[in-house]
Amino acid sequence: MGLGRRPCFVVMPLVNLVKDVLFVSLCSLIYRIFRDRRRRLLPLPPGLPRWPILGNALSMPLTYAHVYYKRLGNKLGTKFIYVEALGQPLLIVNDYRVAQDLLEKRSAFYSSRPQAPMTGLVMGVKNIFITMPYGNRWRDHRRLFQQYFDTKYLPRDQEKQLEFVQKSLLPNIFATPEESSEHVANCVGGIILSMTYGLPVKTHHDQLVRFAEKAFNDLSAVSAPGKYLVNIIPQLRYLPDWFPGTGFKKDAREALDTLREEPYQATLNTMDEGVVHDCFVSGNVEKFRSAPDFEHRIVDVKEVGISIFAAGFETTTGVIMTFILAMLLNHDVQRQAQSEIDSVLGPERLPTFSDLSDLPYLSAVIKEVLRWNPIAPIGVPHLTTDEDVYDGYYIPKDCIVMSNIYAMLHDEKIFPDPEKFDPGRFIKNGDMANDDLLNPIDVVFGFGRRVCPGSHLAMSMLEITAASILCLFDILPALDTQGKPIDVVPEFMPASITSHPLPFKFTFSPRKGKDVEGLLAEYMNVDYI
Ligand code: HEM
Repeated sequence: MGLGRRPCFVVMPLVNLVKDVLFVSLCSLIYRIFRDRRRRLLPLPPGLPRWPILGNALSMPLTYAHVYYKRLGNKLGTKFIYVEALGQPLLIVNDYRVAQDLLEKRSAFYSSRPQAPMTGLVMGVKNIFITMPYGNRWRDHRRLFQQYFDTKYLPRDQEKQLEFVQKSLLPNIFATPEESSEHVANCVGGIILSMTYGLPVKTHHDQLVRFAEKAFNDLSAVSAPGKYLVNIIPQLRYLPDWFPGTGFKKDAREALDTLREEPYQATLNTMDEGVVHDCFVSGNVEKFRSAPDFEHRIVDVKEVGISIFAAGFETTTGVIMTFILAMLLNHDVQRQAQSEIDSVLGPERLPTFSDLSDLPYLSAVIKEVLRWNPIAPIGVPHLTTDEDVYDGYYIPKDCIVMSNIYAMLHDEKIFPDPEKFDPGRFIKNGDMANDDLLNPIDVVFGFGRRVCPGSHLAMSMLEITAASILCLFDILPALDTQGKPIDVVPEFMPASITSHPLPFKFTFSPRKGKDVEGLLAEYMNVDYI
């Protein structure tokens, strides 16, 4: 009897298992049929007609893409536009609410990054976390950054920022105003390298700042689609370095390797000598010193180290140069900001961070600078890791999503006469804060899980730099050979991820009625910070 029943015990679970498998397979098949039907039935978001294979490749702009897509969105009457280039889908989001809906509320699958062949695959820049695909590696890097630069440590970093502005930027502008763009770069680059590596930075023409600046300028250049054939034919990356015409791989990698290794080693050396200042690298070396996976952790520390310069330098210098340009073109605004600064500080001292909350007009000026020429006008591209449906439209997996920050901040319905520089739009009925208006600070730093983690550092650098410059100097037109002021027409970089002002003529002049030399006396002649 017992023996007779035995096969039943064996067979029944098997039958149940087969039934379960069949049921799951059937469900999955039905799901796929419906999903594929949905895909076929739902339209792609609005866009221009596409050619077979090429898609919209021929009509995609290589310059001022943000302006083109803003106009196209207006023409098509849509807040988001779909284009395709050689099979690669792209979604351009022109509206703040849509960006929030997709990149923030659905951030679980809108948070990866596309990989540019030259920078990502050939040069290994996929290890710079601003360009990394979404995943554990990116998460580790971002955590490392956020733990050291948490907003609760901002006063530590502000101390460094103030030191660089007072000992490097202001005395340099006073001494050689004609080199002011370089002084801005040395100050911002110096702050970032000092926060990261804690090494002494020269107050004037620091070599490491210049090297890093050049390396990352080259990097931006090699990412441009037309610069290297490998960006159009990715297979070229497999050609060995000795193959004629592929020397670019070696040059590009070497600059990056130097930047990853040398300042890191220099910091270790100073730590051994016991003289290192608190910085990202020393803080993390101390933290992981006795960790069993020390070597692995240190690779991440080095890579995050260069990511900080890559992400923070060009953006912050670009906004400061935009501020200078805006002040040059809008003398009344400059005067009003200066008189606010004078009324709070009096003639006898320089601004500090505790003054900033008493300078609401200056705060409106900075918001307008960020709005007028957003430094990353079409954001940093995100990539979808799953398909989606939004507002009745189908959005494919592996679709590049660009947030058109420029279109959001130049929307005529929110910011009338958007090309006009007018800090007054952030002031309501004499009250300095107009909270009803979209705040550019909520837009220019991007969205969702990839939102800029250095925004608090950037804002404090911008505010203290702007207040300090206006406290001591007038920003004036340069004069031509006949002594006439040179007119400046604002122009911005046409084909780059950042929208720097193109070089323009201007000069700084010490303000009348202020003892500028006396105010700077204690900060002059400092060689290193
Ligand atoms: C005014 C100056 C700055 C602007 C306008 C700016 C803007 C941005 C934007 C738009 C993104 C991409 C966000 C997205 O994908 O949606 C970004 C990413 C990033 N920013 Fe900034 N940024 C500035 C300064 C800085 C500074 C000073 C640092 C560091 C000290 C920094 C570190 C980063 C990093 C590490 C990322 C990559 C985040 C990720 O991919 O997870 N940024 N920034």
